[in-house]
This record gives sequence, structure tokens and C-alpha cells, in this order.
Amino acid sequence: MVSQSHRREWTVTGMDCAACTAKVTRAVERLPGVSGVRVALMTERLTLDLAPGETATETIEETVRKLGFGIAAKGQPAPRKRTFVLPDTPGVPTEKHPAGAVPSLAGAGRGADHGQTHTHVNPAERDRRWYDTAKGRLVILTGGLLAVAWAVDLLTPAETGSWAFLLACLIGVAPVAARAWAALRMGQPFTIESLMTIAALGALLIGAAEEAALVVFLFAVGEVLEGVAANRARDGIRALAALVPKTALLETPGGTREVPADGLVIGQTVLVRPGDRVPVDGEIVEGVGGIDESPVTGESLPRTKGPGDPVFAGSINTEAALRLRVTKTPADNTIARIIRLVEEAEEARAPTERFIDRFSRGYMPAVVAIAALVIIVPPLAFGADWSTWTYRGLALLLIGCPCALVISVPASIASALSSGAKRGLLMKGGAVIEAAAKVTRIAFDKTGTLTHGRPAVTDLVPAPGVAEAELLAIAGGVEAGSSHPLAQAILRRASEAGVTPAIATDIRALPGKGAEAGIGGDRIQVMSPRAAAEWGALDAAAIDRAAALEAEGKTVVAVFRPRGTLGLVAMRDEPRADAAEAIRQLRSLGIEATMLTGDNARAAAVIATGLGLDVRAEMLPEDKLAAIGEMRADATRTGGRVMMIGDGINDAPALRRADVGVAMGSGTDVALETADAAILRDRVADVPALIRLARATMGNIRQNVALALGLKAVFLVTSVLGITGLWIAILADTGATVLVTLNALRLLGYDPARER
Ligand SMILES: Nc1ncnc2c1ncn2[C@@H]1O[C@H](COP(=O)(O)OP(=O)(O)OP(=O)(O)O)[C@@H](O)[C@H]1O
Ligand SMILES: [Zn+2]
Repeated sequence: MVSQSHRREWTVTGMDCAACTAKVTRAVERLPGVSGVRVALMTERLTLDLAPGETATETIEETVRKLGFGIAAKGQPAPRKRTFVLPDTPGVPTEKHPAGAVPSLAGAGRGADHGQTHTHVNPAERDRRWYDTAKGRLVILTGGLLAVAWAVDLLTPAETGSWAFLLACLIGVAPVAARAWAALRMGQPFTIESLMTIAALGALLIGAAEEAALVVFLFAVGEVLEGVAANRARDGIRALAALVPKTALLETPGGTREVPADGLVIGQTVLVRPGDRVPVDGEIVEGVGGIDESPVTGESLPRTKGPGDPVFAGSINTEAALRLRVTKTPADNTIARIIRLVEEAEEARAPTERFIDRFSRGYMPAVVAIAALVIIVPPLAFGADWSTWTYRGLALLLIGCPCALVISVPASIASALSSGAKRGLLMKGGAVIEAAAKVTRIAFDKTGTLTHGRPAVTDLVPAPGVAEAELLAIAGGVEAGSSHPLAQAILRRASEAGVTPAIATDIRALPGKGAEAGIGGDRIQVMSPRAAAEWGALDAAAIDRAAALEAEGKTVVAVFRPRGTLGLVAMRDEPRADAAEAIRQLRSLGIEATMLTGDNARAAAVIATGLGLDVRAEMLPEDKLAAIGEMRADATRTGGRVMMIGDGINDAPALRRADVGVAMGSGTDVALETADAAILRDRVADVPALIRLARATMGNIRQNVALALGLKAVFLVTSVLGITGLWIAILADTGATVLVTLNALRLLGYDPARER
């Protein structure tokens, strides 16, 4: 049976905690035709898998609305709560250009737009004020009623006053009870609203009308505060989405036209004026200028780019007018993929989070049962006063709300993900953060990770009777089809020397060893001296010479054919400037770093000694996999994890084998999907930064869980003992939620680059 379910997305607003998302999930998954439900708190996204032909979206939207949340199809503006304004970036004008003011490439000079700095406000993201929302109106309603009741109480006999409080409480709790009722009808008896309603009505029963009215008001205030805090945590993700301009200047035969950026197609040419944000991933075809990629990669220094260089959507063109050829569809932009990754990461739950989820599911009913016992047992068993113990039981009911506990983990994780994304550190979710925090060993790929990955030819050693140019031409011929860094080095040198590579046939790569091809009737091999020696291709003098070059930290390849050796080519790849410092930082974090390389042992040792880390050289790709397996077995014994850092291009298997595979540098574009994490800048120092961020996040989560549980525990005891009352209970509950969210927000300002 071939049935194609389809996926649809909505934006759901007003969810402040994981209890809210659970409510939505459980209500929607019961609807006919719904097979898969995902609700993301921080991105406010509802994703449903619907049966073929299922279009009853009205029922879905109606259901969510009944629960008290706002909903709109993805891309439509949904009712919001706060104004969201992108921080003003000096010198960056908005993408709105006055009609007729579109400059041509020739006319657009440096600073064409200077002096006109606007604040970028995305109208779709313009939120409503808190007091416009249902929760906000509840605050005003309950607060107003409470004030009136107090006035009545002051000015009239006590009897009338308590009637005023009764009325205030009943009217105030009505909207809450309605939401509780809606959830109850969808099979969810225990929600914060139902607890609240029971507590308010119970307080009325025992004659605590004034306090009941106050509790309803404080509950409403708490809801608004929670919403504000949750929204703050979301801003990070929204800021990313707001980076890409909505319009682009498309070049057409009829001139330059302003078009929606999301309608661009590959191959079109767009104009990017100085000061503008780049609207799309593309390649420069004309113009040279500094590109500030900090919004995308976190790299703060603008890089000078010219024709042929790639640029990312969302980066800022700082000085010159540029003409770009569109190379990626807008949906496939690097920034779009980063946003998707952060969003999906937020939905991927960490083990800790799953545990808390399970815990809180059984927790609500347990709280209700305990509260019932507190109310019933003392009066029945010991003849204690009913109203005293009812009061204490109700307080316990309010304390029992698990909101703070349930939001503690996702709030920290969402903050950490946004904080990381801002700095070009991407992690795919809570599970990755948890594993990264536990890393005790890191395996580094050498080429392109610890080194620049752009070796240069240093020595050409032709065999007697062979000309340098001939050696280069033949080696270049074999390497012509290869993207291996060594091949590129040889080809660059050939082109610099004006040597045309020989024409080669049947080129074959020998992974971890070299390459071979047919040239002029001979089978030519370009190989590591070690592999060449296995062929018996090198004489003693050549072996000595290769060893001497390798001892200088160079990578040597031998070029030979069955009839004899043609010579040696030595190349050198410089370590990245910050690599040694990064390794030192890792060591101070208690992490053991090892370099894995296919390169020769002597050269590898020279580089490793310079950087101060262990090395395992002359490894074939499968050896690297085995080494990571060993390291994992070793680390897990002590509860540690193994991280592998590579450029993501040819080491994807090794990245997958590690507990945490991290793709680093420019190749990450390719690796975003396969690696667990990515470091967008070419910086080794971002590796310790990633570890620090992960550890800080786990620390933050521990603080949050302790804070939530601790506050609850303290007030649980004081409520049962009758030391604190109903309104303290509700304050403690929402207070804990707000504190936990604020604590999580501290991660947004956490600078993982700083050693502490
Ligand atoms: N295309 C090639 N041309 C010449 N030599 C090659 C080529 N491919 C591999 N080799 C030889 O095999 C060795 C190992 O190559 P491999 O690709 O496994 O490692 P690498 O990528 O150079 O280094 P690392 O493991 O640090 O990334 C190289 O040092 C080189 O001697
Ligand atoms: Zn809640």
C-alpha cells in the first residue's frame, strides 16, 4: 500500500513551558488523520504528519485555539505578545529602497548609503503588547476586580467586602476554568489551569475569599511573566531568521529590479550595494570588497573577497558594490540551513530532558493525590480542623505545578543553541550538548583542521636525467583530476611554473596512498614513499632523501613508473596560527588531544610536537575509524566521550564514528547535515570554546533543576506546616519558572572564547 502522508507546519503562540507543549501535543494527536506531532517550544512550531488528502486544518487550528493558544499557518503572522526589534546595526540600511533610487554597479560607490541608518523592524515579527493578549487581559481583569473588591471592603461593612472578593475571584477564575475545561474534554484532567481552578474554588469554600482573589491575580501575573521570559529566550533564534534581507536587486536585461529574495533562482545575477546585507548565497562575478560574515559564522574580521569567491546570505557587504551569481536557492542557503538546524536541534530532546518529561507526567496526578491526603487525613484521623488542612492542601496543589522543572532544561538548551549560533558554533540539540560536555578525548584530523589544508610545494627532487619541468608535468597529469590537497599543491606549482600537466588516462585514486594514471604508455604512480617502497620503486638514495625532507616536517610523494623513479615532490602545510594555543586550552580543560593523520610519521611528529599533542600517523582511512573506536571504548569506561574534529569533506565516516563529530571550517557547509556539530570559522580555538559552552550549559541545567526542585521542596514543607499560605505558593511557583528562565538566559551572554 502506497500512502503518502504529508507534513504541515504552524506557528503556535502563547506557549510558555513544556507543560503547554505537552497539552498541545496530546490534544492534537487525538484528531483524525494526524499521524505525527512535533511541538517545539522555543521555535513555537507545530509540525504535523497528516494522512493523505487530510485537509481538516480548521479542526486542528480550532483545537489549539480552544486550549488558549494562538495559531497560524507557517509563514502567516500569528498573534504575538511582544515587540521584537532587531538590534540596530550601524551603517546597515534596511532593504527598502525608494523607487528610482536603485543604483547601477558603476554608479554605486563606497558609502552610497551612509548617513541613512534605519532600525530594521520586520513587520511579520512585530508582536503585540502583553496587555493585548488573553493572558494580559486576565491580569487587568483580575487586578481591576481585586482593587474594586478592596475598595468595597474598606468602605462598607465586612459582610459586603467578602461578597466583593467572592465575586472578584469567580469572575477572574472563569477564563482559567474555561481553559481547564477545554483541556479536560481533550482528556487532560491535570493542567496548571485545573489545579488553579480547584485551588481558587477550594479557598472560596473555606471562606478565604480575599486570598482566593489575590491568588487568581498573581497567577495571571505569573503567566504573563513566564511568557515574557520565554519570548526573550526565543529572540536569539528569531534574530537569525531576520538576518536575510527580504528583497534583492535582480539584474535583468531591462535594468536592475527589486524582487523578493525568496524568489531568486540559481544562476540569476544580483547587485549588492555597499552597506547592504547579502540576500542570497552566491559567487562574486564582479567587484572586490570586504565581506563581514559575523552574522553567519561569527568571524568578526571582514574578509576581502573578489570574483570567484563565495559569499553567504546574511553577511554584510562593507565597502564596494558587488555583482553576485546566485548559487543556492534561498531555502538552501547556509543561513537557512543553520536556522533549520537550530530549530531541529531545539526539538531534539536531551536524555535529561526526556527524563524530566517522564517524571513530570506522573508527577501531576501524584501531587493531586498527596494534596487530597493532606486535606482528608488529619481531620479524619486526628480530628484536626478541616478548613486549616484544606487550606494547606490547596497550597500544596499550587506548589506542585511542575512548570519550572519542565522548562528548566529546554530553556537552557535553547539559550545555548542561540548563543552558539551567534558565534558560529552549531550543535544539533541537547543530546550533543550533553555528550560534548562529557568529552575527555579529542581526535583531530590533521590536514585542513590543525593545518590550513593548503600545502605548498617546497622541494622538487627529480631523479638523475629527469628535468624539473618533466617531473611536474607528469605528477600534474596524474593529479589533474584529484581534489586532494597534495594534488592541488602540485597543480598550483605546475601552473606557477608555466608547466602544462601531461595528458593522463584512467586516473585512479588510491585512498591513503596516492594516485595513479596512464601517461604516454606508462603506468605512473604518485605515492607516499612508504607505499612506493612496498613496490620496491625507490633506491636507497631516494629513501634517504625522502626521510630527510620528512624530518623537516614535510610531506613527500614519490613519482615513479615500472621502469624507474622520476623523482620526489616535497610539500609543507602550515599549522593554523591558533592551533597550539587551542591544544593548550583543551589540556587545561582536562582533555587529551590526539592527531590522526595519513601523513608520514616523521612529518606528523614535527607538527604534533610543535602543537603539543599526541599523534598517530600513517593511518589509512579504516585505521582512523578503528582508532576512534578504541578511544571510545577507552573513554566510556570512565564515563567520558570522544570527539572527532575534521573538515567534514573526506572524514565523514570518522565524524560519525565518534560520540560527537564536529565539522570545522569552510568545508562545514557540506558537513552540516552529517556532523553532530559544526564550527563555522577556521579556528581551532573554537574547539575549546564549544566544550566550554557545552559544559556551561550542563552546569546551567543543573542549577535550574536544583533551583526548581529546591524552591518547590522548601515551600512544600512550609505549606504543609502552615507557615506559608496560598499566595506565597503561587508566587513560589511562577517565581521559580521565571528564575529558571532568567538563569537560562544568562547563557546568551556567555562568552565561550574566554578562559575562566
Ligand atoms: N592524490 C594524492 N597524491 C599524492 N599523494 C597522495 C594522494 N592521496 C594520498 N596520498 C599519499 O597518502 C598519504 C595519506 O593520504 P590521506 O589522504 O590519507 O591523508 P591526508 O589527507 O593527506 O592527511 P590527513 O590524514 O592529515 O588528512 C599522503 O600523505 C600522501 O603521501
Ligand atoms: Zn505553563
